[in-house]
Amino acid sequence: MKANEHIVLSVKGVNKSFGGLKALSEVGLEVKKNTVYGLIGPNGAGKTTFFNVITGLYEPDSGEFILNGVHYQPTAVHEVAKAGIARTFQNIRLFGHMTALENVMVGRHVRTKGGVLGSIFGTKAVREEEKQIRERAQALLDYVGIGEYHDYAARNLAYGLQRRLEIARALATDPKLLALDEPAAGMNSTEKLDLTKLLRKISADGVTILIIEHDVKLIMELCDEMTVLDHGEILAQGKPEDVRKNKDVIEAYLGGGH
Ligand SMILES: Nc1ncnc2c1ncn2[C@@H]1O[C@H](COP(=O)(O)OP(=O)(O)OP(=O)(O)O)[C@@H](O)[C@H]1O
Repeated sequence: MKANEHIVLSVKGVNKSFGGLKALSEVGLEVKKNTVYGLIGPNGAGKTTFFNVITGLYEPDSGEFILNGVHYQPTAVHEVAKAGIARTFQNIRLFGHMTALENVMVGRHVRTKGGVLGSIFGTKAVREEEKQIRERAQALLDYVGIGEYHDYAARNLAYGLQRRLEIARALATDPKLLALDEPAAGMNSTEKLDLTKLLRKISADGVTILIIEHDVKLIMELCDEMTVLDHGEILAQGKPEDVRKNKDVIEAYLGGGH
């Protein structure tokens, strides 16, 4: 195996039921380093449930989870963040009244050492750490292309910029894997194209991406590999050019005419 085919995330045999409803049935996937991996499927297919399971929001009935070769138990959101997965949500979850810069600084605190006493007494070490966090947050805003808006309240940013801010905040935790739940929702085609470029840059720079998206065209163009879910089961898996030709996907999901 080539070095760049190193597996960042390996998930096997995930089952999750809600009462009598089987939301995920034996779902698994492998995401290679420096790639973008897509997860698509019709409404209710189980995409968000899968994200919620791998990021510690929902407890699975079964499943095996390996991040960078190390088993992890997705039992709590902060543990998953520490293990190295950051995520964004379908509905934007920024601190609306805080500035763009402050939103990213909050994301960064998952990696800091200062501690509560340090914050209270404002020790020199803590002040130095705050300065570094601020500089790093600004660098991340610049990286996602919204550096000039650092002092805007998050809620006053245009929608597409808020999506970028969410990504900057997630990157602040130095994740190995960035999990994005419909980051292009509500974007126009120019914004989608810009987002695609940003996501390619992020993955090339070493943060592997797993993305849920409804826009099939965007996923087909952006992703190196993908999984199609339907009714909680894997309908197809592989490279977009192969998935595109898959008979089950064409019939059950994309529609015969496409
Ligand atoms: N907390 C929950 N309690 C009960 N049922 C749930 C819960 N979360 C999800 N479900 C159900 O599990 C199934 C999969 O839902 P999920 O939200 O994962 O689908 P999805 O593919 O993300 O859909 P969408 O594209 O609409 O976001 C659906 O039938 C949904 O109603």
